[in-house]
Amino acid sequence: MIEYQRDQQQTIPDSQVKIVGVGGAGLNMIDRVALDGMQGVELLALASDSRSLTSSVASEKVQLGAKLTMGLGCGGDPELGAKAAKEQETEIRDALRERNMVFICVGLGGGTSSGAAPLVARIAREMGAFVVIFATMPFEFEGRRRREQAETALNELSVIANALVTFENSRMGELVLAAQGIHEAFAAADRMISESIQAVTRLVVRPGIINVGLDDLISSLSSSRSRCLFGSGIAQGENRSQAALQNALTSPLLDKGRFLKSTKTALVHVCGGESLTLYEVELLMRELSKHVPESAHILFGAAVDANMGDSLSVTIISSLPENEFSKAEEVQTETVIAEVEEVVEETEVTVEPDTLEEVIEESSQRPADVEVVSEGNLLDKLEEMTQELDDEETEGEASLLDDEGVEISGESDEPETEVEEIVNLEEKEEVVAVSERVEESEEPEEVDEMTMFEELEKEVKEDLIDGAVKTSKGSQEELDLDGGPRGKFDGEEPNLVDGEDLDIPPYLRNKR
Ligand SMILES: Nc1nc2c(ncn2[C@@H]2O[C@H](COP(=O)(O)OP(=O)(O)OP(=O)(O)O)[C@@H](O)[C@H]2O)c(=O)[nH]1
Repeated sequence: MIEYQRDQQQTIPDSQVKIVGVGGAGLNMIDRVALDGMQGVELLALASDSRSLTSSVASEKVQLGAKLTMGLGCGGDPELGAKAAKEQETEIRDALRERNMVFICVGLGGGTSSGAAPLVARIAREMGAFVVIFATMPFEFEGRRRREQAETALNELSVIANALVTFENSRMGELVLAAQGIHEAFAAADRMISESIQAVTRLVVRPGIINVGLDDLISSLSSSRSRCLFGSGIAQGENRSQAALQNALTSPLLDKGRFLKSTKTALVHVCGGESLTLYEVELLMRELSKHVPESAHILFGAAVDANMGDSLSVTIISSLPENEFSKAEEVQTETVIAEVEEVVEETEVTVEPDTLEEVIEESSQRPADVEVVSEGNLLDKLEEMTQELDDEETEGEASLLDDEGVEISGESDEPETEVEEIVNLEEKEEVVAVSERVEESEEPEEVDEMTMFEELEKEVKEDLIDGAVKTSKGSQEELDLDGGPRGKFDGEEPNLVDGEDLDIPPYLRNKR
C-alpha cells in the first residue's frame, strides 16, 4: 500500500539540522559530506585526538577530554572516551542547542567513538532534537575486542536514538576491489554514508509535492537491532526514472534489490527538476514493486527541486532485523544458484575441446542422433572391423579347405572395394575429424595418442589389404598367345623333335 503524506509541518528547515562527527572515523565521514558539497547544514566535529580535529573541514570543533587525554586520543578505550565526552558536556550542549534534527556519524569500535557517541546522542535527545545515527561496524579483521566494543555501543545507541542506520564496513569493502587499500575501502564507505545523509536530509528537509516526514523515517528504520537497507541513484536522459532506480538497486546495502524482497516497510523518495512528470514517477514505482513484497508498506515522497536540473534521483530506505537479514541472505544465495543453473541450462556451450578426454566427454553429452567421433568409438569400430576381417579370413580359409584342395576362385563379394570404402569414407572421415580436433589442441600427449591412432589405422589398412588379397576370388583374363613370338631367337634353328616344334607352346601344338 502506498501512503501519500501531505502534512507540510513535518518537514524542518535546513538551519535546524546539524551533522555531528564523533571520533576519527566520524570526522572523516563529515569531511566527505562537506566535500560532496552539501549545502545549508552545519557540521560539528567532536574528537579527543587533536590532529584529527586540526585536519577536519568542519566549521565547529570541540576537543573532547582536553585535560584527560591531552589531545592524544583514547587509545581504543571506550571508558576513556565516555569520560572525555563528559569533560566537555557543556560545550556539546551549547553546540546542539535549538537544533531540531541531529545526524551523528560514528565509526563504532574505537575508544572515543564507542564511549562518546552514546552521551552525545543522549544530550541531543534531551535538547529535543530528532536523532539519527549513521554508524559503521568494524571490519572482521579488526578483531573481537573492537567488535564487542562496537556491539555494546550499538546496543546503547539503539535505545537512545530515534533512528539508527548501521553500515557493515566489511560489506562496504565490496565497493572497492580486493587489491585496493584500506584507505580506498574507508573512502568508499564514507561516500556511501555521505550519500545516505544527503538523501535522508533531502527527504525530511526539502519541502515536496508529497512530503516524507520524520515519522515515516522512524517507521522505515524502526526495528532496534536492524541493518539499514539503503540505495540512492541519480540519472539523466530519456529513461532517467528507470536508470535512477537501477542505480539505486546496485547499492551493496540492497544487494541488487534482493534484500528488499523481505522488507515490510520501505521509504521511497523521488526528486527531480521542474521537468519531473507523474508518468516518470509511476514508471519508477511500477518497476520498484517487482523488488518488494506485495504486502510491503511503501511510504512514498516526491519533491521538485530546481537545483536538480535534468536529473532525477530516487532514494530507498528500509531496514531488516538481523535475524531476517540472515534469512534473506540464504534466500539470496539460493536464488543466485537457481539463476546460475538456469543460465547454464540455457547456454549452449561452444567451447572447443582441448583434450581427447574432453572430446569423449563432449560426445557422451550429445544427443543420440548426432554422429560423434571419439577415441573410444573409433577404436571400437576399428576393432570391430579387424574382427570382421579375421572372421572373413577364417571363413575364406575354411572354404579353401572345403574346396578339396582346389585353388580359390569363383564368386566374389569384392571385399577389397568394400573394405576400402569403409576405411576411406567412414573411418577415415572420423579419423580426420578426430585429428582435426587434436590438431587444434597443442597438448603434446594428444599428438602421441594420434600417432598411435595413425599406426593403428595403418595396421588395420594393411591387414585389410592383405586380407583382401588372401580372400580374392576374382577371375583372370585369358592370355592371348596366338600370333605372338614363339620363343624362337633370331638366327637360331627351331628345336624339332619327332616333327614337333618345341618352340611352339604345347597348348597351340595340341590345337593343330
Ligand atoms: N567508514 C570509515 N570507518 C573508519 C574510518 N576510520 C576508522 N574507521 C572505523 O571506525 C572505527 C573507529 O575508528 P576511529 O573513529 O578512528 O576511532 P576513535 O574512537 O576516534 O579512536 P580512539 O579514540 O583513539 O580509540 C575503526 O575501528 C574502523 O572500523 C574511516 O575513515 N571511515
